[in-house]
Amino acid sequence: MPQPILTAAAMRDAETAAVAAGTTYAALMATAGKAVADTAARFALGRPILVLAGPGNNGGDGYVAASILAERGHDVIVAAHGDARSAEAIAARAAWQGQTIALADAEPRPILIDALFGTGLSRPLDADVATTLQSLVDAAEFSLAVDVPSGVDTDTGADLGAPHGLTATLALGAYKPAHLIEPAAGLCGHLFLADIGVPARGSWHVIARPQLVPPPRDAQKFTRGLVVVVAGAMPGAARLAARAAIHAGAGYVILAGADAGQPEAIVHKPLGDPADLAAILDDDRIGCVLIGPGLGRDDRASALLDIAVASRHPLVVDGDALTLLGREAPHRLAPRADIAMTPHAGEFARMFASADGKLLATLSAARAIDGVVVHKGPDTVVAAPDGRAAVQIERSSWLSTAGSGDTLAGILAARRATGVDFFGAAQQAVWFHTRAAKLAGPAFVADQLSHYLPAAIGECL
Ligand SMILES: NC(=O)C1=CN([C@@H]2O[C@H](COP(=O)(O)OP(=O)(O)OC[C@H]3O[C@@H](n4cnc5c(N)ncnc54)[C@H](O)[C@@H]3O)[C@@H](O)[C@H]2O)[C@@H](O)CC1
Ligand SMILES: [K+]
Repeated sequence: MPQPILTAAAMRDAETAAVAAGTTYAALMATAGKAVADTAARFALGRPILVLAGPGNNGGDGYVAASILAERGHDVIVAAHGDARSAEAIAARAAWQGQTIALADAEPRPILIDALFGTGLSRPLDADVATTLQSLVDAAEFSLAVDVPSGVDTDTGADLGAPHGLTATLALGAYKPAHLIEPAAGLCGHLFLADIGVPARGSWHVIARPQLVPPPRDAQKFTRGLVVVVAGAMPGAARLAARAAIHAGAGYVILAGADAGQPEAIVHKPLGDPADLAAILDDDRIGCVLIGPGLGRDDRASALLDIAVASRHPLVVDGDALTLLGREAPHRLAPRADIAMTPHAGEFARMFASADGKLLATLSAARAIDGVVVHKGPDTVVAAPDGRAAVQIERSSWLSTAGSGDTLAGILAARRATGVDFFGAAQQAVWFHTRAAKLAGPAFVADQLSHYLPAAIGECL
């Protein structure tokens, strides 16, 4: 099972269910605090520890961790902020027998545990708290956030005054959107996940390594998946997409409107009049059509888009086609079923509102087009119209290079053509894309990415 992603409210519900099933909040906090202590101890190597403990249960976890670390012989001071409020946090604070100072009086120590605020943060950090926290993080040699960095919005990933430069974050019980969605994800540092004995389930999860099987014994090129990539004003982008498609497991790739060059296996079909596309698409063997990379934004491009949308095949809409659709996307795509789109942030903003953070905005876009939306970025979100979502956890910042998106669109078309539904195909595509980037090494050119796709696929068989 892929790791679930829970909102703050869903995590509270999961905890409530665990308590109803027989555990107690105090036991959960004891488990969470021990996980924090174990992680901090791994990196402390005997150096003095400062625990910042806030007023809520996040602070409670901090007090529990402080007590465990002190019992194990570590030199620990707690800097408290606000009075403990919940019964468990009050008990955890009362059980702490070491030195407690006010946050404002805290001096830097090499090991810092940030347990000021967790999923209960309800407004931006006060400026003085944010400044103190940042200076303590800056001065520490190792800093660990408990559950989430203090000062991020758990559900949207917005930065509400969190420190920059934390070494690590220990997610408790389950990942939250803030661990995966920018800018909060970038503030977490290394991400660890602690099992605190709370069964977590939901319709959102992180993108996991795909599990594939080789083509069946009786496979032939058309049953493996026939992809048609539509080229336009800048055929290089469509070439990249077609090459990605044929390296990502499609059995047959047609590039309509441009010569692919290499590899020769890609079949070139000329497109004189846009109506030629309708003739090419009149083929029941087609498993997926991709339109958009380098399509252009003129009347011819718009006519090609209309023909692709009117076709009966699964359709990936990317690049210029998204800009052509703009705010009309839900309306123009309304006649379609079986569709996916792959916008980057700019294209997304031209089509949809972006309130409520990337995850919720992408889910609402998926509902609006009744299709799968792959909202690209370092924190790629894949959303389905039925409310399922999957978020990228593996990263490669080298993917920020020209042609990278065209490659992703080609991989997606290939995976859909192999028979996987768009929600699954999109997760596979995002995983293969990042994995190929890692295999390609630093500073690759997008043209090279495709060559690493077979190896990435090989890791999933
Ligand atoms: N609920 C549970 O059973 C468990 C919760 N756990 C921990 O509990 C955390 C959530 O605890 P809470 O819901 O108590 O929330 P927090 O510990 O995040 O803190 C909420 C408290 O801070 C106050 N507050 C919110 N924003 C503030 C701001 N900007 N400035 C000043 N005060 C502010 C709130 O009024 C509230 O009193 C999790 O992140 C996790 O660390 C763990 O102990 C595991 C068990
Ligand atoms: K925290």
